[in-house]
Amino acid sequence: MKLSVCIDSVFRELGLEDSLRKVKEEGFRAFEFWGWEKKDLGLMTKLVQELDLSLSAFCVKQANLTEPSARSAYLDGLKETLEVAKRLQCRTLILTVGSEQAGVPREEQRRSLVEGLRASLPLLEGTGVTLAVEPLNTLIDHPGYFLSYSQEAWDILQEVRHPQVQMLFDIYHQQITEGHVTTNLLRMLERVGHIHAAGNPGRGELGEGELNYPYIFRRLTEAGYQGYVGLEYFTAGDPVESLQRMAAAYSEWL
Ligand SMILES: O=C(O)C(=O)CO
Repeated sequence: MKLSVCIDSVFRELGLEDSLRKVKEEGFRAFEFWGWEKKDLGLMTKLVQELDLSLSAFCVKQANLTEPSARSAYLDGLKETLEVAKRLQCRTLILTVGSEQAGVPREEQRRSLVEGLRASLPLLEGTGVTLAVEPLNTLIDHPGYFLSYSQEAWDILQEVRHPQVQMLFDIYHQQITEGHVTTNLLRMLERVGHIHAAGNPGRGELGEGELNYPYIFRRLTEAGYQGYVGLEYFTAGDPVESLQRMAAAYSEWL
């Protein structure tokens, strides 16, 4: 397993260039970010080459897969995002599925989501890019979001059954939603395409709060997880000092 730094959460006040230079200076080899629409992609491409960094993941254009009428907008956004992924040589796209529709049976929304994922397959095939479908917590950060339990995400992925559609297991979100994070994560590992990490409560740096990350990372390593764990946390302090603490505490996984 390898760490990646989410520049949009860790560096809230720093521009793209400074953020990427700090990621490199503090010893990390990979980074990720959220939306691509407002990023300077030319500058990012140049810096990725100059600094020899890997881009581990970024988000598909926001869409609502729970609504059949929104599907073509989702697929158009996916097409555009795949072009960006090719340009930046990124192999994982984070997919948030949208909100629960009031007054529509949950089963219908779930069907729309499964169909939307199936409709993504012709676009994904041959690209080498994996979609990582992300359950989020609805208790604190994302009230009204459709998908929160990892088991439900797993069941949906089992229906889609394609190696390029996987789960993003966010340890912070899943600790809030369901707990048992190590057990669930290891049980679902064969369908986990990306992982996010933050302290809980508070979504601060790793080591703050109740989650024992050295233990979780050791278990992931023993289980042979080869993918990225994105540091997707917020810090009220100096982000560079915070990253230095992360690099020192988890040097084995830089
Ligand atoms: O929006 C969030 O909270 C996320 O975790 C995105 O990856």
